[in-house]
Amino acid sequence: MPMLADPSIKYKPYTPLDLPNRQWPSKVNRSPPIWLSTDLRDGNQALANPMTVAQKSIFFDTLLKCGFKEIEVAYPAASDTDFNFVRGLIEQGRIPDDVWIQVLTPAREDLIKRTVDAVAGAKKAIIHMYNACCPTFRQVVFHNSKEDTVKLAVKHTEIVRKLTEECAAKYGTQFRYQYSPETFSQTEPEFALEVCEAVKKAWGKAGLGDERIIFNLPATVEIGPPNHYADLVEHFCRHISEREKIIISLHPHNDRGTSVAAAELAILAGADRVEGCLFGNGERTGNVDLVNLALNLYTQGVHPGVDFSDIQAVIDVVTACNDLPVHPRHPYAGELVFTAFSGSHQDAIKKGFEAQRARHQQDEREGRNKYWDIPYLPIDPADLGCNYEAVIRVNAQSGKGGIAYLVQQHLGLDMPRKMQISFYQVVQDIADREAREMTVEDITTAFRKTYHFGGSAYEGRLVLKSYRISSEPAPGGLTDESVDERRQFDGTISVDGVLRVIRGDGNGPLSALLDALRTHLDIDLSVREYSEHTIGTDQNAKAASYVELVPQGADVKETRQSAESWWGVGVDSDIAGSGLRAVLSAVNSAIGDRQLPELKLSVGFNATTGQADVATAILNSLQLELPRRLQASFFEVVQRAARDHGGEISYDDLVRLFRESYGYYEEEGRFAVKSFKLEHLTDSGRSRLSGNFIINGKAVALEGEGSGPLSAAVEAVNRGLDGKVSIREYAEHSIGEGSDVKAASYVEIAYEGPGGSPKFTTWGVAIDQDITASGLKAVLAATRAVENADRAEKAGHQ
Ligand SMILES: CC(=O)SCCNC(=O)CCNC(=O)[C@H](O)C(C)(C)COP(=O)(O)OP(=O)(O)OC[C@H]1O[C@@H](n2cnc3c(N)ncnc32)[C@H](O)[C@@H]1OP(=O)(O)O
Ligand SMILES: CC(C)C(=O)C(=O)O
Repeated sequence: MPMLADPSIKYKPYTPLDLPNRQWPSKVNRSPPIWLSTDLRDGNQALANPMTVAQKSIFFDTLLKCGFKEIEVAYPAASDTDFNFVRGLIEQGRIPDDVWIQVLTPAREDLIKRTVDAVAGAKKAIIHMYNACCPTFRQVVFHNSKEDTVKLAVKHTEIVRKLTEECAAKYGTQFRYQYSPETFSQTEPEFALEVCEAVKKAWGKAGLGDERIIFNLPATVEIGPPNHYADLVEHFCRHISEREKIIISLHPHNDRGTSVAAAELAILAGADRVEGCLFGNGERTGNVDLVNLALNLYTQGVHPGVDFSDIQAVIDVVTACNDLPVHPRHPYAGELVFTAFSGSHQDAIKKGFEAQRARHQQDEREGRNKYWDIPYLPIDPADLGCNYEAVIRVNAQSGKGGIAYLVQQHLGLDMPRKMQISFYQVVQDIADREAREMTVEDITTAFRKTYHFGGSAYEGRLVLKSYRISSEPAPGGLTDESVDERRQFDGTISVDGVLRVIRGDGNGPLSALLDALRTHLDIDLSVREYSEHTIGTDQNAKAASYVELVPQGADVKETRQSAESWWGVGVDSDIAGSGLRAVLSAVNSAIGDRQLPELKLSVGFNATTGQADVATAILNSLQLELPRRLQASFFEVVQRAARDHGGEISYDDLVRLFRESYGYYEEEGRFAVKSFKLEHLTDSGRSRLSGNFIINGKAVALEGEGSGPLSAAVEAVNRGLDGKVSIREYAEHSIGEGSDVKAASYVEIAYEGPGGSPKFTTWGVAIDQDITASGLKAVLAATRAVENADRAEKAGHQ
């Protein structure tokens, strides 16, 4: 059947009330009403499978936990389940002293009796009686005149009075009486007043405070707009006699979907109390939603007197007991209500959080309230025990702001705007391709993969293993200190799994690295944009750097604007380290799977990059990361050897040459520490070293003093020499990981003969599990050339 072209032939509109000078429209509510939860009665009676006693019990405890002080627990005459549930609460002492339980009964003597019996012995009970008063019910259901309707209410009020007085006398129960002119909002306003006046008179003992009679004015069926309900309530409040002896209660249903508005307006109209259900369960479209009403008040800065700070726990109980879901869009409680999928919402929320953080810091300093003001979020999800995880969710409708927000929340990285745009494209492509929501996991994984960020699983082809940044004055020497220094990058990177020693110069660490990549790997890029921020505070703070690289040739302005670019990110405890990592992150994207120049061992006289290639060969064969000056020194040795062999030297010969040149033998043999003792001399603060060593295959006992173990070893060596050795440079690093870790030490010593013969320097290299032993061994290895020189010098003098 089609909808009617003219529905007025079928449906009658509500009859507006002529209420001159109505007051409620200009009122503002700043205090919570009395709340009554009718979940266990009106909510329960609307369920296909009413709750079991066990479910009602859990629900009851949840209501107590939320802070409800008035709870309609049952329609005891309806079933043994309901009756027994009430008895159980009372007999097991489960009702706190400050809580009123309420029970509903129709205006029938036998059922009233059963109802009063149900609450006998409770501390505090409200007997709630109802009969419908509107014309349709009078005519159709009860076949009653107005007079009969009043009589029915009066007669049964008297019965309630008699039975409750007997019960109070016998069991000490404190009773209150609530009367509902059911279908109030469809009842003639004057007649509703007439029935209630008659009921009040029949009850005969309405007083102040706890003696007040409760007139509950239900919109049993919501038949008009909320302003109409407010008019009816204001009319009732204005005209009922002895207003101070009455609690006016609301009981809105939600047939038109405006029960919350109706309750809010009717509170402005003078009501004191609201009956409803959590999340709006109840007959048909439900009772008014108490959570919604309470949190509406909360967001106006008024504490509602009930607590939903763990709203999920409440949802869990309510959905389990009602066997009904809470709609994902349900105000405050739905799974999606703190979630923005759309780009412009996400952007505004992200900006809102950033601005609020700054505003709150200022408020804190200036002692002001830290007001919540976030676009699209009327309440702080945290106040309901929710986190911000769901605030932004990403699909094909999302924008860069939301994606950047999630990266910021989950990885602590605050991408620069242009990088956000770039990463947005990555996520958008996946979302479009897969036509589904992108989870936080999807996004963070895409981020890690795109930028080779966050651990070995995401490493790119180039990985920074170690580096050193040093500075030296610029050639030509500008005088201004801030500009006259160049930076050198010396580092080890893994290239497709092979370690390479690379080095480069630039006016900063990043350009020095880029220079090294250009020289050694033909990667020719330059920085277009760079930014950084800290992550965390105090000693745990880290630096995050973001870099945009463009092809080196693209340095004319227009070309640079349009050139293809690659973004990278790096995090490190050191700001230079984070920048270098960011460069490599971007470089990894830039090179894709392009072939990189392989390591060539070319050590001829004219090789421009030979020094690093030689160092790379030693690194890959011996795991030794030679200090830069040792690289230079060894390169000279290699060049001499290569010249003697027709300009070429094999890989194996190179390694052999290294061992012989620096006394480096992993196995015990030519240089060894057999035993040593290191004493700290408390008087002088110096160290004394004594021990048995093997130098160049000979057992030697040495003893000496110095500021530390190495200088003590040098002093010990000097005791046997006419000349003098001194340490010029020392470096060390670890090799391996965990319990297999070893120390590698590099010592450069200078020797000066007794007769002022030219000084020469020489290196020693050693490894050991013990860092001190490795340093000592390196000193001994370095002195191997000294003994002969000293002897020759001595002979020359004699
Ligand atoms: C708007 C509301 O939510 S009101 C509360 C509604 N909740 C419930 O009905 C749940 C519990 N109800 C029940 O278990 C049963 O209906 C009972 C036990 C109360 C009564 O059961 P029954 O005696 O079988 O009657 P039934 O369920 O058919 O109820 C209709 C009868 O009650 C009468 N009636 C309806 N409301 C009232 C009332 N408030 N006061 C007195 N009689 C009433 C009807 O006129 C009808 O009477 P009739 O049989 O003489 O025509
Ligand atoms: C008993 C009354 C208050 C009722 O539940 C209603 O009118 O909806």
